Amino acid sequence: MKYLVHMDVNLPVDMPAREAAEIKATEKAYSQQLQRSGKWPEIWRVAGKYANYSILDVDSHDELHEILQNLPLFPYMQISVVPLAKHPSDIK
Ligand SMILES: O=C(O)CC1=CCC(=O)O1
Repeated sequence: MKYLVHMDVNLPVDMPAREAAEIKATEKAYSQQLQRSGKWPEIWRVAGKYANYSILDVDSHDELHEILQNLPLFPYMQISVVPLAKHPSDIK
C-alpha cells in the first residue's frame, strides 16, 4: 500500500542547536534505514521550506502510523497522508 505523506517541520525557536542537530541526525538515520528496506522509496524536499513529500510503501495503515509515530521529529511535524490507488491510465 502506497501513501503520499507530507511532513512540515517546525522546531521550537528556543531549541538548543545541539539538540536540534541530534534530532535531525537521528531522523536521517531512521529514514535512511527505512529507505534501504524499501518501505520509504521516495523523499523529496519542498523547495524553500523545511518540509518534504515522501512516498511510503507499507503493508497497512497501522504500519504507516507506527513508522510516522516513531519519527524523532514527530512531535515537531504537521503530517498529512494521502492513500494512493493505482491510476487506470498507468502503463506499469
Ligand atoms: O528534513 C525533513 O524533511 C524531515 C525528515 C523526515 C525524514 C528525514 O530524513 O528528514
